[in-house]
Amino acid sequence: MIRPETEARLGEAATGPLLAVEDLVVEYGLDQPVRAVDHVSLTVNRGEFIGIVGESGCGKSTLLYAIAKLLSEPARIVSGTVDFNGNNMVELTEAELRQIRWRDYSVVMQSAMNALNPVLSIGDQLQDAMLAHEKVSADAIRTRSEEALRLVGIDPIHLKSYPHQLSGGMRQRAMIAMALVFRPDLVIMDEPTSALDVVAQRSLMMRIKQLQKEFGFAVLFVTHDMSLVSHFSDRLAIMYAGQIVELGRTRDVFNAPQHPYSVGLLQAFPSVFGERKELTGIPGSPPDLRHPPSGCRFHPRCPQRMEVCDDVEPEAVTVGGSDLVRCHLFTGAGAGSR
Ligand SMILES: Nc1ncnc2c1ncn2[C@@H]1O[C@H](COP(=O)(O)OP(=O)(O)OP(=O)(O)O)[C@@H](O)[C@H]1O
Repeated sequence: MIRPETEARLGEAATGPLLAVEDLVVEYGLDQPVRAVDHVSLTVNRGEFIGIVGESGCGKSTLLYAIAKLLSEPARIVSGTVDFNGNNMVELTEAELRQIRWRDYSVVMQSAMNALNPVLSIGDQLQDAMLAHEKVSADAIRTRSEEALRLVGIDPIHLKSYPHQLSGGMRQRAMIAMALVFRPDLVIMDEPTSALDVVAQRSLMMRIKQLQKEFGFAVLFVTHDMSLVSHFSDRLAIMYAGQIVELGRTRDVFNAPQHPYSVGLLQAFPSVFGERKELTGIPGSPPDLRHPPSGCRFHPRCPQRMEVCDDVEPEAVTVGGSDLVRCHLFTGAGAGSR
């Protein structure tokens, strides 16, 4: 059942997206910089679940951490805006970010073991998170901490436990409890279930989805698991070499991928919706982002390469049901050049 305050929040959707990333560029280093995020634009609506997939090193995590403003040296945001709830995150100071991080948006990382403090009990960590934002009585802290653990299926007895005393699945759940304690509008998740076995992974994803429906928060979710995104995400962004090459409704992208890279990526996984077919990979490997190829980043590996692809970078265009596709097959620039 959706709570009234959630309904009210969802009702605001008409006023615009919750998160709007515009032309974001992120680089690592100054000499021969690695451009890990290259002119990425993306919107996330309230209550929406967006999956981000792509081969290792294509910039998925960098994009998430840039949005969350958690990048550290040598990474830097070179240009672009990240509008979240009316704030341009790129320009907020650390003190301003501390005000909204955890309360309005939160981040769940791949390994809770790295994110949780090993020398504090789960209860103490929840307490610290709450006290950082609000003056809360000891009783309220206890009640809210117990509720937070129950929400993610952990017995509140574990408020006394230290991270090493919990299983991997429980630690990830504890991380999610912490991420949800203030009922944020956006939860950013970087492969939160990848360290878990398949059964624990499914059960945690089901729980995240239930909580998302109940509280109405939006999710930005990076994963390598196509099966997970196919079941849980509303829209899917496919990244290649620092760029989003295709973005659309998950079902549309799975049923009719437009970009040749999306086609190759989906053919590398067993079909989730369609009939059984032989799996093929994508020949070659992703480019070195210090020296990306000219023109379309994917042209050296593309089975549908045209002359124009070697030199001219494709603009993002809307095709059919997709929100955007970055490929000359659809820009019109390649007409007659094959
Ligand atoms: N600290 C760093 N210094 C220099 N380059 C980096 C650094 N961290 C990441 N990169 C580069 O940035 C690019 C994007 O990395 P990122 O971790 O965002 O990719 P990813 O798609 O999340 O990969 P994975 O799926 O393996 O986690 C890669 O080419 C990587 O080599």
